[in-house]
Amino acid sequence: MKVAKFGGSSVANAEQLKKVANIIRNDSERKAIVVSAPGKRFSDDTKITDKLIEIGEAYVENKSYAEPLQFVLDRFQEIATELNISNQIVAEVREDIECTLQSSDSDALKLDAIKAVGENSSAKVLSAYLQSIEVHASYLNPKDAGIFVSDSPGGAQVLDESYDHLLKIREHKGIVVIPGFFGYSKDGKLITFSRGGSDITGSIVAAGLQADLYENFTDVDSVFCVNPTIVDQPKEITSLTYKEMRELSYAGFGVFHDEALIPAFKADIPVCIKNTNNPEGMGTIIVSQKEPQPNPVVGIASDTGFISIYVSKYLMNRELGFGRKLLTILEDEDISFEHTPSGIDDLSVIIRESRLTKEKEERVIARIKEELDPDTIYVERDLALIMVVGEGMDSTVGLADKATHAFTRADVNIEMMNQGSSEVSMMFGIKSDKVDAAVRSLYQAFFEEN
Ligand SMILES: Nc1ncnc2c1ncn2[C@@H]1O[C@H](COP(=O)(O)OP(=O)(O)O)[C@@H](O)[C@H]1O
Ligand SMILES: N[C@@H](CC(=O)OP(=O)(O)O)C(=O)O
Repeated sequence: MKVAKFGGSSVANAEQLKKVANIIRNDSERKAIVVSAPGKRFSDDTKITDKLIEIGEAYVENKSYAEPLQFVLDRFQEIATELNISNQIVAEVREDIECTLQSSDSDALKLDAIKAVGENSSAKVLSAYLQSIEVHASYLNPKDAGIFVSDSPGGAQVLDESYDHLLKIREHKGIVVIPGFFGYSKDGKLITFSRGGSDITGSIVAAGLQADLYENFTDVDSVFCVNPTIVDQPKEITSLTYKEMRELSYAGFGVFHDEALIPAFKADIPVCIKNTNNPEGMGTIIVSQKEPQPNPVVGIASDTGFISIYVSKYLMNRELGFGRKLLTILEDEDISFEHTPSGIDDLSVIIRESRLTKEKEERVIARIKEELDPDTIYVERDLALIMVVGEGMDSTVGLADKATHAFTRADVNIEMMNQGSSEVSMMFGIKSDKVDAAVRSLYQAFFEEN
């Protein structure tokens, strides 16, 4: 039994949805289908989810949301017409949106419910289309599927009891089509996962059904060893371990949500990334263990938008509790951190810029000054992190040397370096404007000069 998730690019229009239906029809093992909201049809198109967010935000700010609403309705109308299914769906989308906006829920809950309209409608469209071509399929709402999550809008975490509920889907007749990206809190409120979260739903459903395989269909033939928008036609990765993929997706491989690996990993279900436009291709398989590879490095991921809070104080190493106190100040402000490279008398905390508002930054800096009395404190902006990842790295000599040569060749200054304790990764912090040049040079060093 397989669970297949189709991302936004796979359900972006009628043509793509027909490919999806063919894939479903071609393998009777595909029991549960998870779908995203219609995504981009071309590079500067807009995702339905982004338009839904515009609607929600305009409503909250008392502005007109007529334009984004019309955009969403037109997209579903076009899809319904081209698939030759009832355009009842368009009326339902409008009603879903209007009912949500008029509800007495908080703005955060309203925004989550609006965001979810894309996935919900997409699942209804696909199941109606499958039925129209005589495939035995039905739409299943996450509440009826039993996907229960924490009460944290925009950042849901699945509750363990969901897995027992989901197991019952095995007894459903025919194929079930479940919208991705959201679940329900115990008091019945719709809560979404973080952006890109349909991958998470797919993994949860696969774990719940105790599937043999979780297939994640997207618009590329495989996971590449670097982001294909930075390096043209990079090498494909045929197999990866969960650990490697988690590090790579966390560090910027947008092809698969980093939180989506955990449910599949815990249930030991292999994950296969495949292309809706080329379903016969091998794709990339993610498993718990793989054969040792000649190249110890499997991929290089990068992401921008980080800042570093640098703190130094003479004899910091002797001051018991310095690090704890610093991190407590961040915790009090509800700021999570990514890394903490340290020296004898200094410590940096790397944070995603999006987590630190101007007001929070001022409070944090003032408290560090007052409570920790540092010699120096400053905030460095526009940082990018690059992660070089591979299970074989712990037993290979000279990798850091190779990496630093690559940075030198690209004329990129390394602001910080950190070898993950697991030795599955090496992290480098550099200025954001140099990130593409650095990644290209690292790609050359690790994948072209071997
Ligand atoms: N290392 C990588 N390998 C493959 N694709 C990547 C990688 N890094 C970033 N991507 C991007 O991820 C995209 C697919 O993810 P996404 O847009 O979320 O797809 P979907 O619409 O199927 O959810 C690809 O089109 C590609 O540009
Ligand atoms: N539609 C949601 C969830 C999702 O997973 O989308 P996609 O499969 O297009 O990444 C988003 O845009 O965040």
